[in-house]
Amino acid sequence: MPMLLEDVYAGAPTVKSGRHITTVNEFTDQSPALRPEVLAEATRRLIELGDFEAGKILVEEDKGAILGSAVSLAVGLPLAVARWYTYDLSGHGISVPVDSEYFTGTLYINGVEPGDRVTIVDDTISTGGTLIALIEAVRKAGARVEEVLVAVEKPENGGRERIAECFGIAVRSVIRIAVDPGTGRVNVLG
Ligand SMILES: O=P(O)(O)OC[C@H]1O[C@H](OP(=O)(O)OP(=O)(O)O)[C@H](O)[C@@H]1O
Ligand SMILES: Nc1ncnc2[nH]cnc12
Repeated sequence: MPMLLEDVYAGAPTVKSGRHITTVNEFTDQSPALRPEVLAEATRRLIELGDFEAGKILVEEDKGAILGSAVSLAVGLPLAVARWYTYDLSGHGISVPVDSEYFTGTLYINGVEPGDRVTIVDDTISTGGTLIALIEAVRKAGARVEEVLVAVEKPENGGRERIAECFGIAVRSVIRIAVDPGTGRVNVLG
């Protein structure tokens, strides 16, 4: 079976924004437009990593929500989305600070209730900042994180280690990549 996700990253251009180099690719940026077979493959491979004994999936907008929607449909679990803005409904929503590779700000989660068991899904883990914020938000909501599943991991930025240290959770990832700061090329790691 062809491994489309690896092909997407191996051929992806990169851009420099400030101190960071990021890939611009079909899977996370829809540039070029995301082929359904790429999303289907990423979804299938991510689902193979998970147990899905939780009752709900939580993602962060907007990149994670595309993958999260496909996973939600495939496994038949409801989808909660953390957003970068609040709905300002009194008594609703949990806010947490987030400090990620590219952004610092506040995330707001909705739709996670006390007692929920949650599978967190994201497209990418780099520093782990986004996932740390999501895990903290789930706990703040009185719910429990059962598993954390990501499609793409940038191991050099230590996200997995931070999450293991802070929460004792082992992140599961489909593929691992490194962006070479010299050439700007993406290496898909073995
Ligand atoms: O491990 P981290 O350092 O937190 O990086 C990973 C996060 O970065 C990307 O989101 P981005 O910041 O591009 O935001 P978006 O999904 O809201 O577009 C990606 O979707 C992850 O959520
Ligand atoms: N799409 C992406 N490519 C490379 N690094 C990232 N870090 C967060 N998102 C990323």
